[in-house]
Amino acid sequence: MTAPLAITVRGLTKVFSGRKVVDGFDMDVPTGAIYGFLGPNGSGKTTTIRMMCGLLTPDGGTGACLGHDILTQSRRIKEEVGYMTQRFSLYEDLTIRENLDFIARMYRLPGRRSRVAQALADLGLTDRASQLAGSLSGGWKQRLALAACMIHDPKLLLLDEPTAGVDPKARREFWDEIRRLAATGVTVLVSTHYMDEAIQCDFIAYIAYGRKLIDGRAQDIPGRIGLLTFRLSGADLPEAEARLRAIPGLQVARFGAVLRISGTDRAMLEAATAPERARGLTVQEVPAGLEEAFIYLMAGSTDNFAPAPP
Ligand SMILES: Nc1ncnc2c1ncn2[C@@H]1O[C@H](COP(=O)(O)OP(=O)(O)OP(=O)(O)O)[C@@H](O)[C@H]1O
Repeated sequence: MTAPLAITVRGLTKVFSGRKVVDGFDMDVPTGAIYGFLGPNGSGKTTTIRMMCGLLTPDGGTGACLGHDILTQSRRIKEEVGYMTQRFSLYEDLTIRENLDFIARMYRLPGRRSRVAQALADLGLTDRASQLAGSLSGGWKQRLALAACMIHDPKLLLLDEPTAGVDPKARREFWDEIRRLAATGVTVLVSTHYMDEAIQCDFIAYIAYGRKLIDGRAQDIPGRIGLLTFRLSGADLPEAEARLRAIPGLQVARFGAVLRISGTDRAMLEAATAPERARGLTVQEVPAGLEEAFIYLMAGSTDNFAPAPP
């Protein structure tokens, strides 16, 4: 049985100042999926996500989000969406409890006090509820922001580069929490430039110039791009690395005593590695990894603030 869809959209299009910034976008998002939107600056990720959730009216296209029509029922959708932006958007000069209480009031939540108490307990912040939000560390601020945008039990969570500027431990904990929410059926859309956020996603859509270039299960992406990876090991790796890095169109990554070189042209990879093989290095074809695929995608596109190609 296939999972029910949280979102399904067809042909979404948006024009700003006579320029098509999203062009004929189709997508199905399964309930409980973590869906990552990757792409260069200005490629249309945020605009697409906002249209998919009824937060912005498209100029063309149709769709449903959480069973509501994105064109006519955006108000219903908004009630079921939690939105966490990059910047900490709570009040630094209110306490942790006051911040949560304020948000709960805004949503006119019934049983406000107990909801706030529950959110504090879930966060492990009951003892520090009277501390000013501004005095929390970056990781704790982020947890508080997540608790605030989940206080009305939304079914859909939008995250915009959620772990930018957060240390690795807090980042891991944050993603553990997101996974826990997804397992309860919350659908999560993530817009990001960061590799370590992208690899947390179940599905990936890669967008450039307002068009979806590729989309699917994260583990299928390397194969879908047709990315090939050769692994090199042996003596004189730095010399091999310098030589291979000078070849345009090759992606070279060093992992300790191993070099991994990737590209989509087998003949080119073989020609590039032949001299290293002849020098006695071991050269082996291995499956391309997710990180390699993402680096490849990101490296292949320029900043989309530039005029779109014809
Ligand atoms: N309200 C608006 N009015 C006019 N142009 C806009 C508006 N919102 C976005 N744009 C333009 O649409 C294009 C797509 O923007 P969008 O924010 O969707 O891209 P993005 O991929 O999310 O970028 P980033 O990664 O930088 O957040 C950009 O060229 C942007 O300048």
